[in-house]
Amino acid sequence: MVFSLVYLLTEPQGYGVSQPVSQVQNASREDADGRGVQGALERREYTAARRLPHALIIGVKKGGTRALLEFLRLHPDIRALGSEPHFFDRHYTRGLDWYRSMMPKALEGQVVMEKTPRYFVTTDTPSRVHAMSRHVKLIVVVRDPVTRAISDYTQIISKTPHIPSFETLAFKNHSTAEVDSQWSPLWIGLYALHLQRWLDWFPLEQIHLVSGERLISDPAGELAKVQDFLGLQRIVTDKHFYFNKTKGFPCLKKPEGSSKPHCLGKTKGRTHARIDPHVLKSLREFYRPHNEDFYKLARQDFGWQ
Ligand SMILES: Nc1ncnc2c1ncn2[C@@H]1O[C@H](COP(=O)(O)OS(=O)(=O)O)[C@@H](OP(=O)(O)O)[C@H]1O
Repeated sequence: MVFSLVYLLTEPQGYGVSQPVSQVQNASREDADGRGVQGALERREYTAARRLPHALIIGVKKGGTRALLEFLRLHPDIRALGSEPHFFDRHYTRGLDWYRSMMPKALEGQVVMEKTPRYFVTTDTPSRVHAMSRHVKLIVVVRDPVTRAISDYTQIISKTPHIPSFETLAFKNHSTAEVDSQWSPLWIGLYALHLQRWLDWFPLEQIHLVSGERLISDPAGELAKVQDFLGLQRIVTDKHFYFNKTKGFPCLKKPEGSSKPHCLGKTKGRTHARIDPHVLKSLREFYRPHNEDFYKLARQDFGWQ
């Protein structure tokens, strides 16, 4: 819908581009109503073009990144790529023109986004993202690393059913309960380690951390903070969500381009593998100091026990 309109735009602002579409739409309406906006605005015609992203959801895997992206897509000032392009971690040699060609078309003033959760944990990604733009806004959805690891394992086992048990993979030595922190589902949860690599390139103010737990218990509250961080009007609000008891998660009343309610697919919100309480206790002890380091770096406490 937005692409067919001629917008009345002011001088560039925000992302070094133009006025957000939502504000411009309001301005156009006021103008049509004859309330004198026209004199204050410069008339220009803009066409949609593919642009490099202004914001990235960089992680974490199984944190709730798909839910966040789908919720943000309701915003008229956001244009988001549906799939994960894996540009900075896998396809970097294809170059920025290839990356740009993957993006949805956007008007000036719209925020272009993509999500690839692996970016958060891949060593070369922060410097590569910085080389693309040192102003890019970064979003990380974090979730209790123990629950995240079980979610990760549940996904792995759904694709490769005959792998060893969670317990076997999580410990180097069962009798001493020595944790194998190199095992990917556990290593991804060492958030302080990964965040520090991003902080070597970007200030904390440019990295917004979303609580994966609150994204489920209060999606509108988390979305309000993300919209503020992106410099957008709070358009996605509690009016957009309902709690689906069968799914056990918040779902959208009316997703983009549809009038029917919509929940995320069955790969989101899987029943987790059952893990022995002693194993959970060992893992919580293992993560405690790492979580404390992460809270210090992030300057906020996520309350994981
Ligand atoms: N609204 C809503 N609906 C469904 N699922 C939700 C929602 N909000 C957050 N989540 C949680 O998202 C978890 C999957 O995270 P990701 O989307 O980041 O996974 S992935 O890395 O892209 O595979 C997924 O993890 P599991 O529950 O372990 O499947 C969910 O807990």
